[in-house]
Amino acid sequence: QKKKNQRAEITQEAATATRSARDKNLPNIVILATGGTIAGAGTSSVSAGYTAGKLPIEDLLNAVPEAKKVANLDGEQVASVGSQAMTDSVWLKLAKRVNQLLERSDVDGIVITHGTDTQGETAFFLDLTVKSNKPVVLVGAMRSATAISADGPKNLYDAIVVASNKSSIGRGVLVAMNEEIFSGRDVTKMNTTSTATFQAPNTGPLGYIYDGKVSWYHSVLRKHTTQSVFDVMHVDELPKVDILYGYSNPDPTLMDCLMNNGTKGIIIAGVGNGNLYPTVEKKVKEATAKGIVVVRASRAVSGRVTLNGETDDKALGTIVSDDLNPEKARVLLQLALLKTSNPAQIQEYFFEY
Ligand SMILES: NC(=O)C[C@H](N)C(=O)O
Repeated sequence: QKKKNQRAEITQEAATATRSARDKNLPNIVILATGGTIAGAGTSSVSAGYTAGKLPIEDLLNAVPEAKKVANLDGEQVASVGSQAMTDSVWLKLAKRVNQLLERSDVDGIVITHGTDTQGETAFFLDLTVKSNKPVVLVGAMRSATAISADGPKNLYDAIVVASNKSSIGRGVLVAMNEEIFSGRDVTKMNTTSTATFQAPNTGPLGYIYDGKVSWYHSVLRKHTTQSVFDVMHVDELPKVDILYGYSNPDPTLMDCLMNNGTKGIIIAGVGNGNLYPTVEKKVKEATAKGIVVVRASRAVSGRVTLNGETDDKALGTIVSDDLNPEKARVLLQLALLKTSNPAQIQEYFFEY
């Protein structure tokens, strides 16, 4: 029955899809649209106010007629949300659809239009769950489609260039924006409003897009896509993992709230090298004793969280996120918990992925 439903969903998507004329010399790229500011519309081209996820995929593609010279384009609307409203269920739907499409010999790559607020998390989720070497490129915009100097059309064109380029094969899931290409693992939103919002604080961009050409400078060494053990093709729900922010003089009872509400894993966005306030530390020990997996990450925007620095992980039963920020660590822990709740095994994942 589940399989049947999945198939029905896909036929429905195909019915709403757009399709450009075929040129057999061009690669075939499918655009999956999820909403975001790139599909945002406002009442004025000069005021800041707009609603994300308003315009359908057809409108986004119509704004870049040049893209049809780069690739044969098909479009599907997977969701229409601001990415602040992104859900596990859209992540799962995306991962399944991407995997189904990339299995086909007539699909060469995928571009996903997505809001920027949580794009880094979706990109990492797909980096760990897509089972193909073919390029998957996420893209967004910081100015709505109706704004003066909207950045969406240029970003979308560039993302299609990256997805169409054979040199993008095998690099994991990518984010292309503002003429830069990032690994989905490392990219994060660093500025609330700037068009140069995406950065990878620990690694920098992998490459650049300029004048319709792609140039690479770095490659990704951590496991992803075809080397990943995480498979969500038959998963309908992800384990509940929450993040607790660290600051001076926090209220430790926030930990009780998480422990009493079915949370299977907790990411602590600790201070410095993932350090914990003493009363929170006590609660963390209680949580790990109950079998909740607790990962120490950091609210600092760059660097690694290391085992047994100032914090005694052995005594607390905690593990560390390595150089993943709290929201990326949450993605990996959700996937890890599908396989095991053994902290030692999960720690290995955090050193591998
Ligand atoms: N620039 C953006 O896309 C922000 C928007 N709130 C979103 O994430 O959907």
